Amino acid sequence: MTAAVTVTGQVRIDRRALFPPIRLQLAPGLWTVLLGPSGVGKSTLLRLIAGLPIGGVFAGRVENRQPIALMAQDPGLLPWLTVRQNAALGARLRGERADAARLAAILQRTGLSDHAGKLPAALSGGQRQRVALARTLMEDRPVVLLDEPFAALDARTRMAMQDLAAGVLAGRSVLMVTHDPAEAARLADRIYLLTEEGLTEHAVPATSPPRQHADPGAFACQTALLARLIEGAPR
Ligand SMILES: Nc1ncnc2c1ncn2[C@@H]1O[C@H](COP(=O)(O)OP(=O)(O)OP(=O)(O)O)[C@@H](O)[C@H]1O
Repeated sequence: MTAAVTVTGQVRIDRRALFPPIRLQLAPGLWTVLLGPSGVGKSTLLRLIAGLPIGGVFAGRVENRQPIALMAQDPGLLPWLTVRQNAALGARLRGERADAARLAAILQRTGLSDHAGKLPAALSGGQRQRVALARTLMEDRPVVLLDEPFAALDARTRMAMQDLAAGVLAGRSVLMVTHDPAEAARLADRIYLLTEEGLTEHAVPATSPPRQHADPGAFACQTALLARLIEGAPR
């Protein structure tokens, strides 16, 4: 199976390597989830794949680049645009008219229909994150990069958004960065840990995502991941 995207190489910041040379492959049509300590370079990897500038020097290559949608850590909403306009920003920037039916459906599924006319300043942090997710879902791209997309959400909304994203992005090649082992265990087809020692793969549950939070395999995976993250070193 040809990978949707492959990143091979290394990033240096101020001449210091963030991590040893790695090879990260995104499985086509599946969810790849990346975890690792703060500052190790996870967002930098997403930016590399998206073709955006990074804070350091990349020695390597990104193969099979395809049209990509990126949901960055910062929701990046334009404060003078309404929720509806922010969600449809991609089309607006391309000088196109957003698909009104699709926009309405995505606002409804992200629980934003009642807030569609509000400005970002009138929203909670979690609602802003949902607008950013809606904007990402509006972009109909084969590769989707999500940088801690559900971090500011309460437990119930987080689970609903995870299920929504899994449904709407089914068949896309997704790379999601998260600090939450439970989220990784629920959503991942592949799990990788990035540390200062490099990239290692972690076993996923036998069931298909999205998994129930009480799925025994997902729970075991979550516990094992947490142990590895606390340990800080690949086994
Ligand atoms: N524009 C920049 N200029 C200089 N250094 C940068 C820049 N962007 C990131 N860095 C540095 O690169 C390193 C990796 O940052 P990155 O944001 O990729 O980490 P991360 O693993 O995503 O962290 P977190 O989990 O905290 O989001 C950090 O040491 C950070 O300070």
